[in-house]
Amino acid sequence: RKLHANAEGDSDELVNPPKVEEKIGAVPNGLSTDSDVAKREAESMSKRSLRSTAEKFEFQAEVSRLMDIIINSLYSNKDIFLRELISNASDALDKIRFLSLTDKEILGEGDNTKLEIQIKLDKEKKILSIRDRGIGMTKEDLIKNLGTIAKSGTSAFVEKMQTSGDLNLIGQFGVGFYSVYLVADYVEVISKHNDDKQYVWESKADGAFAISEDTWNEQLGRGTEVRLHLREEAGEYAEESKLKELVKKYSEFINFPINLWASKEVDVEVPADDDESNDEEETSESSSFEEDKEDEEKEEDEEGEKKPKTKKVKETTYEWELLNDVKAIWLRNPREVTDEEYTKFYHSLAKDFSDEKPLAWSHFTAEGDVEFKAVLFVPPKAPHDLYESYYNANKSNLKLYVRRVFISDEFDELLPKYLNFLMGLVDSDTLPLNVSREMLQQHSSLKTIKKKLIRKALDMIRRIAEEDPDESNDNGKKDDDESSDIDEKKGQYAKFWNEFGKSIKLGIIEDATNRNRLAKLLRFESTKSGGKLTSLDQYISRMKSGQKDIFYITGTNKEQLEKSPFLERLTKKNYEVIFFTDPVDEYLMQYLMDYEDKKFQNVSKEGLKLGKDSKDKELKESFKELTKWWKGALANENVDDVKISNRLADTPCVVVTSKYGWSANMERIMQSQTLSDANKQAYMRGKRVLEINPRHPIVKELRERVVKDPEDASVKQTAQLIYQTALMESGFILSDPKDFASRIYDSVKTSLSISPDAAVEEEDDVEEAEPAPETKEAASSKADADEDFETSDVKDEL
Ligand SMILES: Nc1ncnc2c1ncn2[C@@H]1O[C@H](COP(=O)(O)OP(=O)(O)OP(=O)(O)O)[C@@H](O)[C@H]1O
Repeated sequence: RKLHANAEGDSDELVNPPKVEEKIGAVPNGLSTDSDVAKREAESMSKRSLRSTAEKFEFQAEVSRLMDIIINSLYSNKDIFLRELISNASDALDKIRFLSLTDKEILGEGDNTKLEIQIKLDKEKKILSIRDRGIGMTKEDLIKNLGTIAKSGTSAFVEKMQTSGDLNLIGQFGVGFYSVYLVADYVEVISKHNDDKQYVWESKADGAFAISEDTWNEQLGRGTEVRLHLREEAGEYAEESKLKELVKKYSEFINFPINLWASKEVDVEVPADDDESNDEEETSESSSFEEDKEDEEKEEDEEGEKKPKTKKVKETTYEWELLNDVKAIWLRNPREVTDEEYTKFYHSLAKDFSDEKPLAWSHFTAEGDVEFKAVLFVPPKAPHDLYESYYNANKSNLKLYVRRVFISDEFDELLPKYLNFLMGLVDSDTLPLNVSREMLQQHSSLKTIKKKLIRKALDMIRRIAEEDPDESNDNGKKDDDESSDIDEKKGQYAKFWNEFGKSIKLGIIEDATNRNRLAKLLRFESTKSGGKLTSLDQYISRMKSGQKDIFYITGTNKEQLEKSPFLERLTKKNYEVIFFTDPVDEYLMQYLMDYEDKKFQNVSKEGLKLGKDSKDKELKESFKELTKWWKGALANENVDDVKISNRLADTPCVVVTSKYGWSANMERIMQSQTLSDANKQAYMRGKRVLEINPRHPIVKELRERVVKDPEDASVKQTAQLIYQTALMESGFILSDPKDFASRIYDSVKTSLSISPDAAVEEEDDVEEAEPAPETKEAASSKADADEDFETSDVKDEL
């Protein structure tokens, strides 16, 4: 938001600037903006006041909070600012290089064509500058990118900071620039974009920033220079050695040369006057005989001609020193790249500078019609926003290069959404270089690349499991010398699963071609997993002989499911049942119909087969009267049938749903969705079947009573109560809890031998519920006064 505008040529792209009082700038207003004045001002900037002639803006509130946190942070690792700036510079260079593929002119000529990063120090003034010849920013870009438009990551990062205090993650939230305020209290960003003039952005992180047309600095040609006026306590960053160390540490995978304007002590020969040269000779005599001898030889060589005497003095000269060797790790032979190099490469790609290693990587070359090299990583942790707007966001983490030129990291076509958690890059020689991004997006090779990437990614994930000793059945039976490697791999798949399991499930839902491969990666707990994760293959290996189906149950948590009546007989008969407790599992199981020729059976739904019971027919016959009667009694309850159950042991009844309708758990999930459609709910709600346990005394007694007198009201009442209890125990939400409660109380009355008609005792001093006619007005005016409470409806009721 623009605060104040008084610069010449004030542009009108910012609509309705509110005229607010000047907030910043110690220098009085009204100075002209000619270059002399600007220059003078620039010189007096050591006073650290923003240029008075600039346009002033307020930071967006979240950005301001973020800056406050950074500037007051006690975080000790302040080094991170440099890697963030270099990373921004590199991004800007990537952008201009990409544009230059289709428009050569864009790079300009001379030095402008050099795609590099330069770092310069002014030790005296404690100014550190990082300059790039990247795309640069227009005035509007500066306003938007550096302060007025908060990115989605801003508030997420502020929140994260409040809990963890770990600033290291700043780059991952897309707000890395602001880390400059860890080391500087005043920052200038000078930028020149091809489409605009050169501008200076400046701020002291006090809630506001200023922008002026740059008429006093050296013209950049194109690109951006970030000038940090270092804080007193950040003096170490005014040391070349420190900067060299940091660039080596953090920026070794930057694909552009990083040059430091480095000082060098050199010996120079200068004419010496006689006295001094004598001194010199004396010292050299005493210090180095060899050197002296050489000098003599030299003089002899030159045929006795006496040269004017000179002396050597140390002088400081400056020259650009290249700090990185631009190496593309993916072009190297995988056998020659060390684990440590892959880890570092991952950290730089992911902007994740924690100590954690990636969970896995895959580096390969694809040959044939479409050639490409790729490196894929499974990060150790899911990013904070992985499943936020999953279906709308364009969030691929794969960088696409064509013949080593960075093209884009927003290429949706390379990986399906469910694999968006992978990091890495693809460099293809087959794709054309000089076409627009849109053309590239339609290139037929992309399909082949995608297919191969998915295969490789799934293989890589499978390997995490294969190498994890916790995953195999013969835990820890390996040689001693392998043990350290094994320790490292231990528990890795569970870690993967906790972070990215949902992605695998989404994959099963979305990717029919790879469904089986993905199903192999599925993990869950079950009645036999002993609190650990288990797989479908392991489940199958434990199946009972003759068992045809894979049994599962869905619900909110394992503890509840373990007690479910649906498991009673299955557990007794030693069948294993999978627990699915994530809401996404309900959707998952609509797509995962079978695995290795085994069908999935939800044990709370119709169709459960556990082998024939010889008494089945007999039981059915002997309970016929009861089931028929009960079906009739439940006619208004959306109950399709009443049947003899084959899944119960200790519970009298359960309510199961039809095979293709929603389970009770799904009904609950749908009801909790605010925007769910009530019509669809009614349509999708599974038909219910009440299943009764013919061996249970309650059911047996009920049969007796029904046979005796099908019209007995108390029997009807009891049957209804049993049904409602069964509904609840089967995971349904009761539509009329009040009705259920009053039935329970009636039954309690009976068991306490209280008369069904016993009334509740009246209170002695109950106030009149309805005010007497004459006090009605007074009552309503009292309600008027009660601000928190009043609504017209309530008033009406009063
Ligand atoms: N050197 C630069 N050249 C051109 N644009 C830049 C430069 N530095 C920053 N920007 C612009 O400012 C924006 C904000 O930078 P910031 O570092 O806060 O976030 P980011 O670069 O998007 O994410 P990250 O922190 O992960 O690098 C960038 O997206 C970019 O548009």
